[in-house]
Amino acid sequence: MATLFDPITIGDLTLKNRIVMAPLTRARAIGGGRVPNALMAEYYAQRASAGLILSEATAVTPQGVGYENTPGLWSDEQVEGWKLVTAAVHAAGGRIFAQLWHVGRISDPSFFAGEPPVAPSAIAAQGHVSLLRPERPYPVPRALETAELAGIVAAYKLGAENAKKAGFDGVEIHGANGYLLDQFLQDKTNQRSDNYGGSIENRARLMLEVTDACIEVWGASRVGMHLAPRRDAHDMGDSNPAATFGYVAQELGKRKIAFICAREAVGPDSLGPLLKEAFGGVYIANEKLDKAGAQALLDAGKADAVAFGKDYIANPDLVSRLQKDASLNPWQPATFYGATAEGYTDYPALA
Ligand SMILES: C=C(C(=O)O)c1ccccc1
Repeated sequence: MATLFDPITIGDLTLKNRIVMAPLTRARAIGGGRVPNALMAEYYAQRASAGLILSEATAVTPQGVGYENTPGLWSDEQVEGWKLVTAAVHAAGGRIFAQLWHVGRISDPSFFAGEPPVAPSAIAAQGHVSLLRPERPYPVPRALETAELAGIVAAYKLGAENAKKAGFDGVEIHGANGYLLDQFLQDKTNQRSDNYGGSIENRARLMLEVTDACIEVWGASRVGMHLAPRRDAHDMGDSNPAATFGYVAQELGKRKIAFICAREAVGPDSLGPLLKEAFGGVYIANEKLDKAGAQALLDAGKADAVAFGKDYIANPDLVSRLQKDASLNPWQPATFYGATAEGYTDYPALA
């Protein structure tokens, strides 16, 4: 039975262990232009002992931005910034995929000169844009025209091409957590009447067109997908999640992409096993797990690798600590999102 510390082949890559650094928004691409910097390179390199790093969510177009100081991957300057990160991670022996992102309706007109954000339908999310102060409710988004969707796919393709130029080892498509592709997928947020709305096949169309575009750039073995079948973020919902997410997993399995990563592996009504079986490929569980819980998922065949989030924020040497059953640094929420090294690159490694 594989342990967390055993290698695993994902696509055409053999990863040194099954411990993945989950995508973690940290809002340190400061200074305007959403360009990664040397501090970010240091942060990621500190965590290069992970079998695979999934980068923080990174917008593929200015239209896909929803938070201050989160990075982009649409400009040459951003590519140059990400080269610092990938070079540092590779020099430290790590592997890193870029998570390609478009927030859709989870944004604010202040990012678009007063214009509303875009979405599949003009349905506002309940709640407010996190990290923006003063807090203000999500606006009613503008429903994208059918003719605009090819441009969305092209933006993801450019992001995938720029990720390759920047030295990443692959891309993960952010299809989760109530962002644009998830908004198209689930019927609470997608009430379109064109061939991107209505049936499950139609609602999954944009996600799969983006997947195909990324496969054109990278080959299927370097493309992953992040999914959120639990529907617990940003006011999401679907009338038949098992059918909806089962269809997506099956289609991704037909494409033989490298992995699916999802927060859906534990709990009595978890869709994780259904997803994993329908997909047939490597399934990375992204849960609030400790070492025992993560190993138990591997032992039960419910996951092939496990992604750690907040524990990776606070423990750059998480792999070593888990291996030694050493204590973990507690995380400091007050510095999760900020501009400085405090709570970012200053968490101590084991002596
Ligand atoms: C990209 C995010 C996600 O996937 O939830 C995110 C964005 C802002 C804060 C926390 C998380």
